Amino acid sequence: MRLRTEQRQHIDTLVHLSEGRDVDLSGCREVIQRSWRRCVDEYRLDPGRPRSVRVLTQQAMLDHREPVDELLHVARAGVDQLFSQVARLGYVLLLTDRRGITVEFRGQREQDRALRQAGLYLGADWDERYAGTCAVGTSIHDGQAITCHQSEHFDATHIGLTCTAAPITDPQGDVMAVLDISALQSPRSQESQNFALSLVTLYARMIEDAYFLHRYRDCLVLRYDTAREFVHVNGRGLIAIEEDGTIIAANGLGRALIKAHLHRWPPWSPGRVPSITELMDGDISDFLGIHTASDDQIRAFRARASDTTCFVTLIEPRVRGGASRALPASSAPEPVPALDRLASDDPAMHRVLKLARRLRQEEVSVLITGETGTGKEVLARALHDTGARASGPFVAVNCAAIPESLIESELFGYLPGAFTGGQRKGMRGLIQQADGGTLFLDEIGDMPLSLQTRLLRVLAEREVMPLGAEQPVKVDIRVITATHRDLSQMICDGHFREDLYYRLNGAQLRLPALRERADRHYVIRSVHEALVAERAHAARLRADAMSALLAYHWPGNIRQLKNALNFALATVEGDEITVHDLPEECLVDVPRGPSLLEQAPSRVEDADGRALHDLLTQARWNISLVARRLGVSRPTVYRRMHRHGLVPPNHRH
Ligand SMILES: Nc1ncnc2c1ncn2[C@@H]1O[C@H](COP(=O)(O)OP(=O)(O)OP(=O)(O)O)[C@@H](O)[C@H]1O
Repeated sequence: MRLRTEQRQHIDTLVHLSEGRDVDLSGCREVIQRSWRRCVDEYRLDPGRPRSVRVLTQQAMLDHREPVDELLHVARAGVDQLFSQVARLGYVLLLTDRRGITVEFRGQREQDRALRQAGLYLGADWDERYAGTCAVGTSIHDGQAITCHQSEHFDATHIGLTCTAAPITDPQGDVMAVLDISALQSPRSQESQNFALSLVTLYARMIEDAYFLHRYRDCLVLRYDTAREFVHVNGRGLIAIEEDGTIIAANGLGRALIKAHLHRWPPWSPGRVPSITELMDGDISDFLGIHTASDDQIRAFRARASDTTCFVTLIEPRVRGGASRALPASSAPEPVPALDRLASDDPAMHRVLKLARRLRQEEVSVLITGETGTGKEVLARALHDTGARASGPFVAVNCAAIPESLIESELFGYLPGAFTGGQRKGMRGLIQQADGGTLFLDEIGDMPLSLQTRLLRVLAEREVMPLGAEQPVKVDIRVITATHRDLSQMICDGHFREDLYYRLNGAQLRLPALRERADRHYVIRSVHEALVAERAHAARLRADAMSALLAYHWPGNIRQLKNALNFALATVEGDEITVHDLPEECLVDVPRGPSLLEQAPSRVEDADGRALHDLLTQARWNISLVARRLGVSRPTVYRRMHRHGLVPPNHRH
């Protein structure tokens, strides 16, 4: 009852704030005020309409979990330790990815229902853009630890909770995950959570450092502290170096020291990082010889920038020569797991990924080409996830899947009453929804000419004009597009604007078809492993099945492979997938090339058309079956058939 009254008062305060009325916020902390304003002004959250908690499906949660799997593995001991300390005080523990999706959870079983309702659950979405001011979302936005206590939450649904979160950053200083402890009940005063804040901050740093040591386990790492007694137990500074003193990476404290150094002695070339002997007063042999210098294997050095003494110890690499670099100024490619795992040893994919690594931090528009199902969207998402806009939204739009009459309103949005049939309140278009992040336009070749002109304007002016609006709205988006069509040909035919093409094609990444890839074995294995991870029942791939999969020519590429393996996993009875468990189409050794085309009376000009034709003939022109195999809708298959001039035999008069 008390909560209801409080919720009403809370809602009133925020509604007044959103209406621009005078509200007394004197008791409200700055950091919370700023977030409330973001919720109202930027995310357009309506405080008068509390939102139910959003919990992702198991599959969607696993998709978020995958990129932080390695971190979760390293963090597990720390997570368990922290939980064992706070559980008896009524706290639960959440670990979210950098978007605020809960990917690890520890809580009391007996409170399961109440916790789920409160969003303290695996898969719960604590993104500030959706959940409003909250510890996880706000700490991601601000990049610092924060307590969000009771009515400091924006959404009235959450004002019973107290939550304290600290970001976990990677060696570049970017938020990688967030550690949070939350309780359903707590004392009134926000100060009661100060201890929770210190504890979570401490554990977040320990996890960060454990991840650093794990990631640079093959390098020389200097561990230092200003107290000699603490170096071995809790040396707070970590710097990974090469044997010549080049700095490869540093943790938060190390980066702060480098920053202070660069502030005092600015680099003469962009991105240049000082060597360890510039940072600290000593020869490289002094650092490499620390172990023999004293009984406790610690040696004192002066940090030049701060003029303080650092007590340093040296952690030897587990394996020599495998240094992985994190700071610039290095020539070896930096590991980018989200991109690296897309291929093994295929030369075409190597070229694509090498370029993708360079492009990911740039604002340049990228056009991804390749047959259907080759992973264009997967690559676009990896570019987004590993780039500077990773904390912003990734909005994917399939231009072929939206009916032509709706593309305009979906993309550009509209004001109330802009057209009959629209929502009463109007709608924020997908372009605006991508603000601060990436807009991925799949099947860009299917965009009608009239809209191409409007899109060009968005790209040139960086503003969007919703239907019915008089004033354009500024948008900050990076655009990635994809197509399996030949846009140059479409330009010649007058179906695609040349100026738009040049805007979109800042760089082009061409994904090879699965049948062309030298690393097919790796792709099959990784798709199989990913599917097995989603199921309770695992079945391994027997050699005969693998060899059939390797031999098949995959007109639907990785999507078709995924569907085939899904089928096999769903229908297999034992714990082994044999060749007999695969869908029939994978066993047909269809001849490739001109002979097949000669049989086809239809006009099939490009590789994609040929691939679709193959698939249609194998499926005996059963469109539903082809749609299922390609993972697209029937209308999409018909549209593609129409585009390639493919006509079913019984329709050829
Ligand atoms: N490297 C990969 N590992 C595992 N699964 C993948 C990989 N690449 C693509 N997939 C899967 O294959 C399917 C098709 O991928 P995606 O949608 O990215 O292809 P696309 O080229 O964009 O297709 P379309 O032509 O329909 O636009 C998806 O289910 C995706 O998860």
